[in-house]
Amino acid sequence: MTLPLLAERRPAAARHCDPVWIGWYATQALILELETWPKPGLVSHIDNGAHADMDAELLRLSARTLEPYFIALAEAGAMDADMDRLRQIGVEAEKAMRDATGGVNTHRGAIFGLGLLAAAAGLRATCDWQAPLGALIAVRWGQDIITKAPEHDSHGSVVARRYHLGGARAEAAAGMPSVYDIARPALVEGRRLAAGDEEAARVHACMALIVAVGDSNLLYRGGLEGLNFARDKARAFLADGGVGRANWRWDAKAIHEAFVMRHLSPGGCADLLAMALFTEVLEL
Ligand SMILES: CC(C)(COP(=O)(O)OP(=O)(O)OC[C@H]1O[C@@H](n2cnc3c(N)ncnc32)[C@H](O)[C@@H]1O)[C@@H](O)C(=O)NCCC(=O)NCCS
Ligand SMILES: Nc1ncnc2c1ncn2[C@@H]1O[C@H](COP(=O)(O)OP(=O)(O)OP(=O)(O)O)[C@@H](O)[C@H]1O
Repeated sequence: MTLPLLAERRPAAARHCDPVWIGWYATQALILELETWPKPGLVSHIDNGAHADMDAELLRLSARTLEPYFIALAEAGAMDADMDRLRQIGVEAEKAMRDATGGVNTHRGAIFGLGLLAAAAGLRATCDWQAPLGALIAVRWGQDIITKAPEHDSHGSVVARRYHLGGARAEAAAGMPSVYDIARPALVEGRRLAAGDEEAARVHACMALIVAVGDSNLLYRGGLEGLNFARDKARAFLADGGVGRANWRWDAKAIHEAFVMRHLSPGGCADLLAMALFTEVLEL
């Protein structure tokens, strides 16, 4: 299933206001991200990348488990819920994910980012909001995302303190700039370069995100050296023509293998790719 086909089958803008459809499409965006290869270090339908504890089957199970929570977040958004309520649903979704996967962190970052976008899509249906969903997140919940963040010692908060990075929260509070300024233009560029090949466009966008994002997963696993290695590889891929070259898939595969060798995985970039795919359709 490809994105343009889905967009063509969408009969009316009314769907974009329906929490059930919003939640369903959030899960579809996760599946599309999964079915993209080669994404450096990440899990796909082809292999497990740099992850010993996950595979495509587990990520599909996780994505399906999350669908009712994305629906609940869209419904909460439609009722103009505050950040405390969204966080409560998000925490329940994280618990359901861990119960379904035997404790594996398959989609924690994705629950947060896609969950906020689903809530914004629900809210947009009740007000006359014409601007991007990311901007609605920033306006409605941005301040509380930063000021009411719970204290904890997650991998993300450890590296955020060490490297002075904002991670997923700063990205969301700023209106998801990596989705709108990096991934969306790169998807368009990838389609142009690869003559409409959707998977190639997703790989192109993933590489562009790796260059631009301070991904806390890369930092946690590889430190600054790992982050810089990842950025240099992705930057070189794009500078060489990205998915516009006939042999792009071999080069992307070599980069994927280099990440796996170093145990590097840009999980935040995978989340942002799924968010970009979600907003492309929801903002049509
Ligand atoms: C904010 C979250 C992601 C906690 O995160 P943490 O402190 O670990 O932060 P961090 O940003 O580093 O990483 C978490 C995950 O986000 C992704 N990520 C990493 N870096 C980035 C980045 N620069 N930009 C976006 N996403 C990123 C990765 O998948 C990573 O595993 C979230 O789990 C949380 O607070 N959950 C509580 C529920 C909630 O508030 N939900 C909101 C409504 S759904
Ligand atoms: N296709 C994918 N492959 C791997 N990670 C993904 C993928 N899609 C999204 N992610 C994100 O990556 C994060 C998982 O990364 P990772 O396993 O490195 O985190 P961790 O559990 O904190 O660390 P570790 O596995 O090193 O203990 C999830 O929060 C998830 O949202």
